[in-house]
Amino acid sequence: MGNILELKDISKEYEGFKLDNINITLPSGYIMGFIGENGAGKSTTIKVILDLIHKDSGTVKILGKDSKELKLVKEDIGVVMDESYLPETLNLKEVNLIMKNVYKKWDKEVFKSYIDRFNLPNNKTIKDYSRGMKMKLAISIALSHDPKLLILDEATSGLDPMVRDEILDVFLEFIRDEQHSIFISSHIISDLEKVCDYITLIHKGKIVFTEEKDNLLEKYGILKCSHSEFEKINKENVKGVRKNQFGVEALVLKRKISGKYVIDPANIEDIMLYHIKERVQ
Ligand SMILES: Nc1ncnc2c1ncn2[C@@H]1O[C@H](COP(=O)(O)OP(=O)(O)OP(=O)(O)O)[C@@H](O)[C@H]1O
Repeated sequence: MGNILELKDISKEYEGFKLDNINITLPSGYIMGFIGENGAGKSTTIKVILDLIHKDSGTVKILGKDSKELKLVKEDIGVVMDESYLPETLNLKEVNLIMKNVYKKWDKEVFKSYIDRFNLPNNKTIKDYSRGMKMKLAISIALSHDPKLLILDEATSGLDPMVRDEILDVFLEFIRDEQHSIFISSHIISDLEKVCDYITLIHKGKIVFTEEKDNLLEKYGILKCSHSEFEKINKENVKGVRKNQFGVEALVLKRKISGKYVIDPANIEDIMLYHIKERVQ
């Protein structure tokens, strides 16, 4: 099994912000969630991957090809960004005609099947679509030219839970044959927790962790104890702390904590928040 996406030592500097030595590897057949606070560097990383902005250093490989050869794999990448890039005056028939000329492997039957599945109206132009419909259209287009890798930047934000669930199902079907992969950034961490195999956290332009989701869930827990009990804990096993007048809650490496402590399961959102909080302190 090869890697579909490899980022090695990527750096990119803007005034007041640096994407700092980013290393990410996504094997074929998996979904990676890319998480981090506003301004952490998610979109900048995605733009570097897609060669939409110039990087200062490092290499990006998609299906084994670097940015100089990106043209060779362009057809193999489906992209969905937050903003729609389609002219608003188009209807679905016109979208199909345009995409037929853009992508060699454009499959109008597959496109039609997604349009039907998502109930997108044929008789309206895109400007009369709701936000959810526009996003479903963008995803339908991205999936209708037989891509190997789907890259989504905040593609499900602003959509209701039913629509998001429908889209998550489509993602899971897409990767089922183990030949397809997805790299997705989102602030809706619970969605990512449902479908992702790997989670990468970026904070202030640096990767905090890039790891299998199940490892993260297995490794961390939330310890709840009194201030005096907390004093006895080895702080090497503590990744973030919240203290108040009643006691302490901390993200801990749960297997390393011995003694009679209450340790609740941590979800990916907890793990992200505690990691970032510790770095802010
Ligand atoms: N063209 C640009 N020129 C200067 N600074 C930029 C440019 N594009 C992005 N930045 C800066 O880079 C930083 C990272 O922005 P980026 O859009 O990558 O964050 P993000 O993690 O995608 O955030 P969000 O979750 O809010 O979308 C921010 O400080 C932003 O102001």
